[in-house]
Amino acid sequence: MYSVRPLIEKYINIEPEAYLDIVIEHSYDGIFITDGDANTLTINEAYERITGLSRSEMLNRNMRDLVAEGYISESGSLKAIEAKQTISLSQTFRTGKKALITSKPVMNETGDVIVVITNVRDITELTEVKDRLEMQERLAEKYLAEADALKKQLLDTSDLIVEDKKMIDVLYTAQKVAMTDFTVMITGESGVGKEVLAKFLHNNSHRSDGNFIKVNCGAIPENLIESELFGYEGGAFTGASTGGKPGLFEIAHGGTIFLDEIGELPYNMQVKLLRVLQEGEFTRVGGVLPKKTDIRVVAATHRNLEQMVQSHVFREDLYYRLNVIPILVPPLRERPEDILALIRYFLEAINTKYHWQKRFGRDALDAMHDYYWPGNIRELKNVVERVVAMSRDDVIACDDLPNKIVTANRENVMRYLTDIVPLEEAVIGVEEALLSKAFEKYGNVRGAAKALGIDASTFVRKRQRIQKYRATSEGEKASR
Ligand SMILES: Nc1ncnc2c1ncn2[C@@H]1O[C@H](COP(=O)(O)OP(=O)(O)OP(=O)(O)O)[C@@H](O)[C@H]1O
Repeated sequence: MYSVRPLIEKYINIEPEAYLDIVIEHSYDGIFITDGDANTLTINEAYERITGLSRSEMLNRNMRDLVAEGYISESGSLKAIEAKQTISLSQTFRTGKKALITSKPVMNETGDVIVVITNVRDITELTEVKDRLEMQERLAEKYLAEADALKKQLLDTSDLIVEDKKMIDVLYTAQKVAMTDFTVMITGESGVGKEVLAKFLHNNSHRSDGNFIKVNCGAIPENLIESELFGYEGGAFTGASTGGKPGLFEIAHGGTIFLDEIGELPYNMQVKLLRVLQEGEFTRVGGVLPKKTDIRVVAATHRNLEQMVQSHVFREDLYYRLNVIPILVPPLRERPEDILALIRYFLEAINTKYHWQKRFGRDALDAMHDYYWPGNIRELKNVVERVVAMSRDDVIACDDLPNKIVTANRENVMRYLTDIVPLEEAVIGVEEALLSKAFEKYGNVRGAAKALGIDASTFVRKRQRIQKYRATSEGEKASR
C-alpha cells in the first residue's frame, strides 16, 4: 500500500497520525468510519454539520441500533458490509440537508470487511438547482403550449400575421394585459404594427363592444387639439357650433382611446392628459363642470420618450403614467419568420381579389427576405402589392422587384471594397452581411458562429454592436 509517511516526515513537522486526523477532520465532505461489524469509529466535523448528528450520539455505537433508534433511516455501512462492495444512496437528515452517501468497505486478505469508509456529500444546493431547472423547463413547456394555442386562436380570429417567436412573445404579453385597464405604451419604429396591436388590445378586452378611437396627436393642429380631445361648450369660441361638441375622450367613453404619436402632443396639453389619466375626468373647452370618462388609454410612439423627458419636451409625470405596461414591437428585420408569412398573406389577398395565381420565385423571395425593410410592414405591403400588380408573368422574379431590394445587400458590400467609406461602417457592414447570412443558413447562433470561426458569445456581442451602431446612425439620420 502507498505510504504517505516519508513525504509527511520530509515536508511537515507532525506525526503521521496527527496528519491523518487533520485530513479527516477538515475534509469538506462528511466522513464516517465503522469497523467490519458496523461499530462507529470516526466522524468528522463536516458529518456533524451536514447530518445534525453529534459525535456524542453516534460514536462507539452500532449502526443497527442507530437505525433502530431512528437516528438515521438507513445505513450505507451496513449495506456495504453485507454486499462487500461500494454502496451509494441518498439520504435526507434532520437538518433538512440532502446528502449523497457512498460507503466503501475495505477488506483484508481473507475477504473480511475491516472498516467501512463512508463519504457524505451535501447535495442540497445541487438538488435545489436541479429542481429549479426542472421547474423552468416545465414553465417553458407550458409557455410554448400557451403560445401555440394563442397563435392558433389569433390566426383564426384576426388578420394579424404572426409567425416569429419575437412577435408571438409580444402578443402573449398583449393578450395578458388586454383584459385589464392598465395604460399601455406601445413603442417601435414606424410601420411595425403599433396600431394593429392597439386594436388587438381593444378587441380582446371587455371594452370590445365600445368604441376604439384613434387620435393622431401629431396630425391635429395645435390650436384645435384641446377641443378635439375634450370637446367644447356652445359659444366657447368664434365659429364653435351653438350646441357644443363632444371631444374624442367623450366619444371613447366605455371603450379604448389610442393616442398615436404621443410624443407630438404639445407640452401644455400634456398636463391636461395627465389629469384625465389620474382623475378620469376632463372639462370641455369653455365649460365649467368636469366630466367623468371611463376609458382605457393605449399610447404609441416611434420616438424615444425617455430622451424627450430628459430634454424636458415631454413631462416626466405623464411619461410614467403612460408607461405602465410598455410593449416594444420589434422591427420587421428582427422578425425574419414574419417577413415570409406576411408576403404570403399580402400576396394571397391580391390573388383572391383579382383571381390571379401569382407567386414569388425563390430568388425574389430571398431578396425580399434579406432586405432591411426600413419602412417595416407598411413598406413590405406596399412593395408586394405593387410588384404583384405590375408583374407580367405568374412567377415574380428578381427583375420585377424594386432595384433597391435586389441590390441593397450586394451593393453595400461592394461599396465597402470600391469606395472610401469610414472604416467602422465598412467593418460593421461586412460583419453584418456575414452574420446574417450564417444565421440564416444555420438557424441558430451556435451553428452560425461555428461556421464563422468565432464562439457564440462573440457572435452575440458583434450582433449587439451592429444593432447599436445601426440604431445610433438611424437616430442621427432622423434628427438631421
Ligand atoms: N402582423 C400584421 N399582420 C398583418 N398586417 C399588419 C401586421 N402588422 C402591421 N400590419 C399592416 O402594416 C401596416 C402598418 O401597420 P400600423 O399602422 O399598425 O403600424 P404603426 O407602427 O402604427 O405605424 P406608424 O408608426 O406609422 O403609426 C398596416 O397596413 C397594417 O395593417
